[in-house]
Amino acid sequence: MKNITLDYGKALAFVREEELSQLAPAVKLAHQLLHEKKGPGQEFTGWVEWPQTYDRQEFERIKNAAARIKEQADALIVIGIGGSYLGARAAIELLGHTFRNQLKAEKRQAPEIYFAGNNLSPVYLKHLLEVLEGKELALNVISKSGTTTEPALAFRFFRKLLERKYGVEGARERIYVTTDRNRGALKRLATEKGYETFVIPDEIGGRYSVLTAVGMLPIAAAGIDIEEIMAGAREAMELYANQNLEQNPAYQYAALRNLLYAKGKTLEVLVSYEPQLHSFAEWWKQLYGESEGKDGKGIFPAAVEFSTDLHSLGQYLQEGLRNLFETVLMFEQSTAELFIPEDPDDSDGLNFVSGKSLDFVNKQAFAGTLLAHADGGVPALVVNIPANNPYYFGQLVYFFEKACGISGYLLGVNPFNQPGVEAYKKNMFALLGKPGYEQLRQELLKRL
Ligand SMILES: O=P(O)(O)OC[C@H]1O[C@H](O)[C@H](O)[C@@H](O)[C@@H]1O
Repeated sequence: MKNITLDYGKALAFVREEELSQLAPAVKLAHQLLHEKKGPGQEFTGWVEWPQTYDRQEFERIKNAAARIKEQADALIVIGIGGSYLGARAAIELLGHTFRNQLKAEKRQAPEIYFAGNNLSPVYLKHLLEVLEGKELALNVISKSGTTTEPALAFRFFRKLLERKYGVEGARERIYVTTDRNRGALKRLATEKGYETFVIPDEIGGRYSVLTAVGMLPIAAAGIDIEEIMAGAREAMELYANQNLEQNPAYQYAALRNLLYAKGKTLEVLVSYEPQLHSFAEWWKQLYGESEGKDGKGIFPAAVEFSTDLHSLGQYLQEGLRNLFETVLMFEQSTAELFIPEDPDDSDGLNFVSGKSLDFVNKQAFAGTLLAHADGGVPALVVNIPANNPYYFGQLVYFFEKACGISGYLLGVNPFNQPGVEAYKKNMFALLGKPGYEQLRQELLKRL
């Protein structure tokens, strides 16, 4: 079976092979810190072995719950924010139909899926409630802390809706809770109400949790083969446990981005040529942004979709400030084959590509852009993915997680905490009048 590969040929005008080799000892040290659980944040490194150690019984329960959801519901509402929804959304969008919610139910063979609790917009919630009218519903609420405001608020709305629609008993059968084993308001509520619960392990932080019940339940409910995802992740776990930098593309990626960062490339743009990767990029942004952006350091993770954004941000990428590099996600094979029809009149002047597949044209856009951007002073790392399927999704997730842990250690930060996220929350609570925040409220009101 083929594996994911990393091509950094188009970065070699900016970093030399020797510079990469010189990082090998530092990478080895980072590897040891991570694997021996001796580095900063070591209590949150359970994801490293997870593809092998995950709870098989719970996994079966996830599959059963997913089967029940498919029977119960026309639509599944997935409530969560950050690490508690981005991974599931990434998988469902990448591995499913681009327009899955609009497909006929027989074709989809699984419920429509809607995400909630990832913003505070009343418009979003109102519109979602309108779309759900008349549909049979099930709900998966996901929160590790069990106290995050956005999902907790959304859950209050939807719990009431389900209780109105199905009664308290009926709602209980349609509400699935994924949270901490013991702690948090959500856990308490689930116990009190008797909801079926799934566990987010203590030793796995939100942004590294897609391969736990956090991602697996909604992904399975969407009709995606989660065994295959775990098989891909397991393979990746073996592949990327190799300490040897020359043989480990995940470690090369970690090392190269640190080398580029040291040369002033402080912004990394994740590039894709497949709209299905949109939410994957969102997942990746959280993974790297929260893991590395601290202590006044870190690469800013951004994302673009080509060729769409070549007609907007393309200008900046080609000729703007030279503080960026690109990481391109490329599927070797597209899941759809479409050939460009012949037109005898050639009135649109496109016969030079007739008979060619659209995927071929997309790949020429990729090749052309890669060269143009290299000429424009933008280094590129290319992550080649053999195919778009659950197996390689599992591999890709683990590739980026492993690289992120190593990259954070190379940068000299704790890649497993996110202390900075609390600042806005405190202010918001104070402004909302949450008990315990009275003094801060007074201070803030003076400043507004
Ligand atoms: O799963 P939860 O505890 O609700 O957290 C959801 C998200 O919100 C927080 O503010 C963190 O910054 C994220 O790392 C986390 O993934």
